[in-house]
Amino acid sequence: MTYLMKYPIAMRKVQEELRQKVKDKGFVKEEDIQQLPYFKAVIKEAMRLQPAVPLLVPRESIQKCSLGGYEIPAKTIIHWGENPDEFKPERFVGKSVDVKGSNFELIPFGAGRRICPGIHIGLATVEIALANLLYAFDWEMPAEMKSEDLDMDVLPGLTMHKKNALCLVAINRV
Ligand code: HEM
Repeated sequence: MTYLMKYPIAMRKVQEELRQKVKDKGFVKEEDIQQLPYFKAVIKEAMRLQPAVPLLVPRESIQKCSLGGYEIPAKTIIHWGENPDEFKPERFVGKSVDVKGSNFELIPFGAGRRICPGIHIGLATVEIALANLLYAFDWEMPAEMKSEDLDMDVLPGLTMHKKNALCLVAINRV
């Protein structure tokens, strides 16, 4: 949600897609989510930039090395992709990359025999909650808040938490 507030074009696109597909049904259901390629891409892009479990991705280089002609210092966190720090869901649209452990560039649930066993319930919960918030409400920052006040700071821990809560004004649309 924080990224969508920071990138209003992505917010507009994802809400348009949701409202066009779900129409006036009043609630986004799990089966609707499969018909929402841009929304799916938003989830992947958020998981690429801010994985919920910090130890796996992003990775940190353990020693100085050279990669594709670039010198990478030790202890550098690496985000991949074109304009890697930018929130750009389009990078996943029309691509077969998913989060289920077979595409190693995106493994927010891990991969292999220790892959998260809660992957399906975890993903469905995040998707249903976010989809309904975006479908049913428009979101604005409180009057005194500016775009540059939005921050991505996280608190370290077993899972990542936002350091500063995101407080927004919800405007009902259904
Ligand atoms: C969006 C939500 C979630 C994310 C991003 C997530 C992510 C992860 C990651 C990255 C791992 C480490 C995998 C590895 O070591 O390769 C993991 C492990 C695990 N997760 Fe999740 N998880 C989520 C939700 C859940 C839920 C809802 C449950 C339980 C209902 C769950 C249960 C577990 C368990 C038991 C492990 C340890 C598996 C093992 O070490 O064999 N997770 N999760």
